[in-house]
Amino acid sequence: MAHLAAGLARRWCPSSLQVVNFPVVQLHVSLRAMRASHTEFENAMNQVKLLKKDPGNEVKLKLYALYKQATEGPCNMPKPGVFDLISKAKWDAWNALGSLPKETAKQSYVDLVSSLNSSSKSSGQVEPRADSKPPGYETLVVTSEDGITKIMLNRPTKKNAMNPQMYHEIMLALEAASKDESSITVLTGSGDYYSSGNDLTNFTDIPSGGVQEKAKNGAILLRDFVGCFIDFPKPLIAVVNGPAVGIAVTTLGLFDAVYATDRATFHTPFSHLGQSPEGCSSHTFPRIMSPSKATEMLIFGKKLTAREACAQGLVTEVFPDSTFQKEVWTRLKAYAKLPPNAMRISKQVIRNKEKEKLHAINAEECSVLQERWLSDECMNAVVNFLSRKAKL
Ligand SMILES: CCCC/C=C/CC(=O)SCCNC(=O)CCNC(=O)[C@H](O)C(C)(C)COP(=O)(O)OP(=O)(O)OC[C@H]1O[C@@H](n2cnc3c(N)ncnc32)[C@H](O)[C@@H]1OP(=O)(O)O
Repeated sequence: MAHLAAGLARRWCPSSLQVVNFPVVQLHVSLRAMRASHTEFENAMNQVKLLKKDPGNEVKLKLYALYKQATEGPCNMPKPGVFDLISKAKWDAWNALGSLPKETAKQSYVDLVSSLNSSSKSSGQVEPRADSKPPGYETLVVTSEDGITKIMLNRPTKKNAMNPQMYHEIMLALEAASKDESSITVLTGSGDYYSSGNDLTNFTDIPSGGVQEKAKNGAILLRDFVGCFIDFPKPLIAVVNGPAVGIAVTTLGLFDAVYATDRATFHTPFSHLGQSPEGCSSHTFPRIMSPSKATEMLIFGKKLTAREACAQGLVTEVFPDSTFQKEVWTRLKAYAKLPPNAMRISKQVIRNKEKEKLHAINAEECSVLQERWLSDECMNAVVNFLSRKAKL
């Protein structure tokens, strides 16, 4: 392993940032948006070179892989021979990122470097041990045991509202889960909520490009995020431990099973918020529950109880809250013992025929939402929410 470390030390950090010639773009604002993330990425590259101590092989491989994914996209190198350990380790790390979008890889690279920097600052300049585990997620708790990878949303004080970091981390966690040893993947929440959906403070930090750039970046993020659920290859189960709002509800239509406590409720107040359906719900909800039931949820914002959501087909089964966790995890552990390839291939047979259509629907929903986010109806709704406590 020592020569692997030496080899990585020599070659893990790309010697220079490849000059990426952005195509001439018509929209000035989108060029600035790309430069903004490009600048952050460049800064992160420089920060890595300034790290006082080697962050450890696993972190270096992660940085290498994210750098390659961000600059070149999915792994395009031929697989090295088994005896070329260094190249093979790097190839494996890059290849493990699969089809992770360049923008997501770029953001994840920036987040990882900033966490390396903050961990060295917050620990009073105590550098991470050479063999320390790579930094985990900040908004999730991800565990893997009994053949199940569990991704738990972990912002309970904010009802597990999804901020940009959580969106990125969920995408990273799903990408990792799609390639790990587990046979099924579970998404659930910590605390009393599954998730209250999009973090409405996301609308407050306006970049230099203004609200148009904000809306454009949000649409890109949403499209990548929902795309990860469309493409996820293993059985994906939602364990809805409490109320769910907005995108936390609509993406349930892309899961393979949804188990809910009888405390859970399902609310998509899109019209109230001046917004419109996402998560492919404009297609999946009419198909799952009938057009009129979908209208009641997506247009009129009717909140469903768990039993109503089950009756309408959005939830697979409802359990008494007192026995929910025990019953659901007993069942999931039994499912996880089934032959993983058969489960994965069966999911493909069931889901593949709709994939392209779902990606097209996702793109259309994101394009409509990008405009909705610029509307007075949306701005007013967000301001009302954020100022509601001031009125109390
Ligand atoms: C880029 C991708 C965009 C994808 C777009 C998706 C569309 C959607 O997801 S639309 C749905 C957006 N979500 C909401 O509208 C829910 C807003 N939250 C609420 O209505 C309430 O918080 C609640 C009904 C979920 C809970 O009410 P409760 O009185 O029990 O608790 P609170 O005191 O309100 O909440 C505790 C704490 O958490 C903060 N918080 C909760 N949800 C959100 C949220 N979605 N965004 C931001 N902050 C949220 C709340 O402000 C409180 O914070 P403080 O303790 O600091 O006041």
